[in-house]
Formats: sequence, C-alpha cells, structure tokens
Amino acid sequence: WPSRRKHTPFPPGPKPLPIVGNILGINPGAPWVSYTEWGKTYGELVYSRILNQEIIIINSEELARDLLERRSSNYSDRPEIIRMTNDFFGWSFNTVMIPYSNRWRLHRRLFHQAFRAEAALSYRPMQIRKARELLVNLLEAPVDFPAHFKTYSASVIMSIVYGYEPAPRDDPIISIVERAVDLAIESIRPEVAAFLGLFPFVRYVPSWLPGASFKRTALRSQKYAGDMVDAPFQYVEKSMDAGTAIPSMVTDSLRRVSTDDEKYSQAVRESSVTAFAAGSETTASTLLVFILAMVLYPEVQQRAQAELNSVLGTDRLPNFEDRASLPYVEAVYRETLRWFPTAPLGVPHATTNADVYNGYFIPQGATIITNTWAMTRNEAKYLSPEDFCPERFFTASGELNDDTVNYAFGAGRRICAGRYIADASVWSAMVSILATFNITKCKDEQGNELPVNPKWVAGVTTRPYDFQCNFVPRFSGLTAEKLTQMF
Ligand code: HEM
Repeated sequence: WPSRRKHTPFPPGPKPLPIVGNILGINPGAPWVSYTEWGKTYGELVYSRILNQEIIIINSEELARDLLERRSSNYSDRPEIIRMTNDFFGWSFNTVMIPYSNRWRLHRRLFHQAFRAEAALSYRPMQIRKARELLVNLLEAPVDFPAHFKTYSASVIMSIVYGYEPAPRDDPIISIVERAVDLAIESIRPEVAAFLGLFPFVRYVPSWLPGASFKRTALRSQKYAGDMVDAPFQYVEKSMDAGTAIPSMVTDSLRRVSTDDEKYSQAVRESSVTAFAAGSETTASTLLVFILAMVLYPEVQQRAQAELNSVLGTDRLPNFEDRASLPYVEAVYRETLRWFPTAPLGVPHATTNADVYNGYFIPQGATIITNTWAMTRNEAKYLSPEDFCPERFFTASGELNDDTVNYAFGAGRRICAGRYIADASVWSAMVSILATFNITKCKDEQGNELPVNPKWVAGVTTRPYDFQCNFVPRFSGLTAEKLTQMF
C-alpha cells in the first residue's frame, strides 16, 4: 500500500501548517463543530493533521457504515496515542481503549453475556424501580437533579455488574469510583495525549522534577484507578464467599470459568469496572440534555404528557409494557439523542492497515473520527437541525419512522457495548419524570421567568453545564409517601 500513496491522494482537507498541522483551525470548546464545518467545505471524508497525528474524519452515516461496518476488520483498533495516555494515567483496564486484539475480544464476550439485547430485558423491572426512586429524590431535593441522575445511572450499572445496591448518598464504593473517573476526565484530554505523543519520553521523568506536576497527577490517577478496579470486585468476592452474593455480571462470569484462570478473572475485573466508567456519566449526561430540552421546549413537554395521560390516566406510573403505545415519547427520546449527542465525536477508531477508499488513501494507524455531530446536523435528513423537534421522527402518515439514531452509540465492532441498557435507563427515567413533574424555568421575585442559556462542557463526552429549573409535581399534594403508593 505505501507505494500506492504516490499516486493516491489523501482525502481533501484543510491545508496544514508546518509542525502544528491543523490544530489552530479547531475550536477547542467544540471541535465537533469545526469538523462539521470542514465537512461542508471538503466533503464527508476529510483528512487533517494535528501535530504528528494523521486524522480522518467521517462526516456521514453512509460513510461510517462503509468503513466501520463493511471494512470493520481494518477499522476497529484504537489510536496508539490515546491508548498510551490511558495507560499512563492507570486506565489500561479500560475496554473502550484496549487494542483490537484477543484481550479485547474476551472483554467484549463478557459484555455480550451481560449486556446483549435479550439479557437487557431482564433488567427492566430493576430499571423501573430505580427510576421511581429517582422520582422520590427529585420530589425531595429538586435542585440536586444532576446528582440524582448520576446516582440513578450509577446504581443501575452497579446492580447489573456487581449486584450492589449503593446508598443514595455518600456511598463508599461509588465515592472511590467517582474520584477516579473525575480525575481521569480532568487529565486524559486530547491535548495531553498529543503532548505525550510528541514527547513520549516525558512519561519517564521523575515525579519530583520541577514542572513534572502532570507526572504526579498520573501517579495519583494510577492509584485511584487501581482502587476503583479492586473495591467493587472485592465486595463481590466477599459476598460470594459468604454465600450472600446477588447474581450479577461478575458472579455469572466467575462461576462460568474456574477463577484460577488469572487472565480470565482479570478480564472480568476490568470489563466490569469499564461498564461503570463508560456507562454512568454518559447516561446521566443524556438525562441532563433531556431536561434542558423540556425546559426550552414546553410545548413538546405538554404534548408528551398529553400522550401519557391518554394511555395511563392519572393514577399509575408508566412501565415498559406501555412503551409501544407512547410513540411521541419515543420520538422525544430519539430527539434527545440527536439534538445534543453526549459523545459528539464518538470514540476514535484507528486503522490496522493502510486502505484506499473511493480513490483516497487512508494511512495505517490513522485516527478515525466518527463525527456523530455532523450526522445529527445533516440538513438533507433533519430540517432545522438546531431545533428540538420530535415530530421529525414521524412519517407523513403519522407512524414512527425507522431512524432510531443508533449512530449516537458508534458503529462497527466497537459499537457501544451497553447500548440496550443505556436505552432502557434513559427511557425509563424520562417517561417517569414526564408522568410526574412539569419541568419549568425558575422565576425571579417579580415572577418573570429566568432565561436558560445552555453552555456545554468540552471533552470526549459533553453535557450542559449546570442550569436551574423547577420540578413541579403534576398531581396536587404529591408527597413521597403518595408517590411510593403509585409504584
Ligand atoms: C446514553 C448513554 C451512552 C452513550 C451515548 C454511549 C455512547 C458510546 C459511544 C459513542 C461509544 C464508542 C463506539 C465506537 O467506538 O464506535 C461507546 C463505547 C462503549 N460503551 Fe457506551 N454509551 C452509553 C452508555 C453505555 C453504558 C450504559 C455502558 C455499560 C456497559 C457502555 C459501555 C460502553 C463500552 C464498554 C464501550 C467500548 C466498546 C469497545 O471499545 O469495544 N456505554 N459508547
């Protein structure tokens, strides 16, 4: 292949500057927007260079299918530089970033057993129960809604993976995990990866050297990550020994194969903690996007509630048996995934070998970015894409169309391993909240509504910065006790 390069051009893209490449052309707060602009200028396949990294950007669903699915054996690795950064911060356990290899296959097999579509059905009663606990938390302390979403998302995954029921607040295991995740989100950033890619030797400088603060952070992160991997696992081991363990991904996996197989039990330990790290933040962030949309688009909220009233009446809460009878709520769910995807650039893939696509050369080891944001802004498919408009998911005859916005979970062999659980967690929380509360803007002392101007956190995953809103019960005199009676 490399000799073909002489005759085969790279895909079109912005002209790189010497050394830094195209870095200056990227909006650091919202790189997905810059990449989408490039897509408008150069087409759906874009080549760029950031420092010494070759980057190929995929800007359409069709192209993602062609490369990541139809040529999946070549497009399922992860970029070396990001893997290296993960390892440096103690996150080498992370299924999301491990190379396309037998180790990754073993992780995916473990995920498949616990998280595949049929297995996911068995968790639904638990997800509904936890969504109702979420309602009680929202009723009792509405201002803390972002924290309640975190608790809810974390507790669903902890239950599936470890059979562990975290305390509603200050749970010791959740605190260990959150400490590690928070530090990693702060530290494992693209610019840090780029820096380590350019100067890999800095990983080996002694931590006491002046200016080596990142090395000290890395050591702290390694310690926190180690605790995160071990603490919940030890809890399960102890409860298995005591005969009190609740069936979970970890107990099932360990019972299936002898625990003497160290490689296997290590993979169980690693994939289970990855489920938590990959699944709780993303699910909670998607719920924040949903709340923001309901605050900004009250007419959508009212329409969804009218549908709920017509199906449920006013004396019971929804459950999964109602899902098929609630097409508008379904469209609100899809529009939440589309309007502001929480992983707007997915997770980067990498090529194993060089390739040629439509006459363009794609180098070996190139970073492949799936620009989900560009797919959500495809004006040929979505009219006025900045608007939150669930109606776009209906055909002219009023049926739901077949666009499930599945691309928000990536594509190909590395597609999100937890997508069925994520779908059910987001849906059950959304529908339970819509049935119980009106979500409204806050008011000032004169009774004027306070404006909500969303701003978005920059990172691999994003979410709206905290904003204020009210959760007003839809039934007068609603108390936690009355709510619990409706469960
Ligand atoms: C709304 C919530 C979620 C969103 C939007 C989301 C999105 C994504 C995306 C975009 C990817 C990258 C796919 C690719 O490389 O093409 C991914 C990977 C992954 N997700 Fe999710 N995810 C969510 C929830 C979850 C949950 C609940 C779990 C729990 C098991 C999970 C586990 C994973 C894992 C393990 C991977 C890595 C797969 C691999 O590299 O083979 N995710 N997710």
